[in-house]
Amino acid sequence: MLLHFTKMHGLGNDFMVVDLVTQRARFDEACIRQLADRHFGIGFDQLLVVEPPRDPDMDFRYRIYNADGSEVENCGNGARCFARFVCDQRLTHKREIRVETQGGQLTLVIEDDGRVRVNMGAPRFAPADVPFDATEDRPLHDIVVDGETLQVGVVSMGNPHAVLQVDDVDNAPVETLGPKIESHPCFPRRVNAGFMQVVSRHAVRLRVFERGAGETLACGTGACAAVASGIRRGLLESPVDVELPGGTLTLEWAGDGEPLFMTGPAVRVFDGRVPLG
Ligand SMILES: N[C@H](CCC[C@H](N)C(=O)O)C(=O)O
Repeated sequence: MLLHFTKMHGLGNDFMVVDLVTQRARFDEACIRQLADRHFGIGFDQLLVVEPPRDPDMDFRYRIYNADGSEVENCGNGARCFARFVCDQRLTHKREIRVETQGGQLTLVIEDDGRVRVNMGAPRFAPADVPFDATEDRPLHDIVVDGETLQVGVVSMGNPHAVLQVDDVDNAPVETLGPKIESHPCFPRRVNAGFMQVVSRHAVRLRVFERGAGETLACGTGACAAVASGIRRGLLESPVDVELPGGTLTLEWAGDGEPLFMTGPAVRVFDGRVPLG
């Protein structure tokens, strides 16, 4: 069968988006890895699969798979691209869209300027919610990597994040330290590793070595985790501009227990068809 798909990106974090409302297909881990391959496949950081909702109060369900084939709970840049996709495909006429993901429920608003504003829900810090092997919630936790003790902010945006503050993201050891944090034994489901440089109380620079995808040009949930950790540590004040290699997101958070809002672009690159099965 030929599967129709759309290639999209959010600040260079790129996606293959598939509508399984009007199509039928099944993806196993090996198939996703092959499709994700940037030489032998289509190439993407994540696969986004749009399905009818299971909860009647939701408009859609969307499932997220990393390039390594692992299914994950949330994807901030993907949520914006999902909203643009269902609107462009005429799967909905709404401009406020409620969607269920493995990590919870999101509300997305397509703004007049084409950007998408996402209610990402409330960041969570309890180790059990991340999950992270620790007994209590702290602004910073120690983890030991190659004999060196690192202090990281640990945050769940539905998916797990470790945020390491650095002096200069351009010189941060993302390629070498990123994978070691990603697979650190303290994170039983692995973790996304963020490297955050504080520029001012309302601006940070960020690079993210993503769980299951490696370093990406942008990570929406990573930006949320970095800002939540920074505000909690008294380093930042809402709103915060997060400059990622692929561009800038604006985030707003009123503090513990409150939802975090992310606003940014979503871009269609091309439509395609791929033989499957
Ligand atoms: N790699 C992430 C999923 C994609 C998140 C990222 N692309 C975003 O925009 O939030 C994880 O394994 O939790």
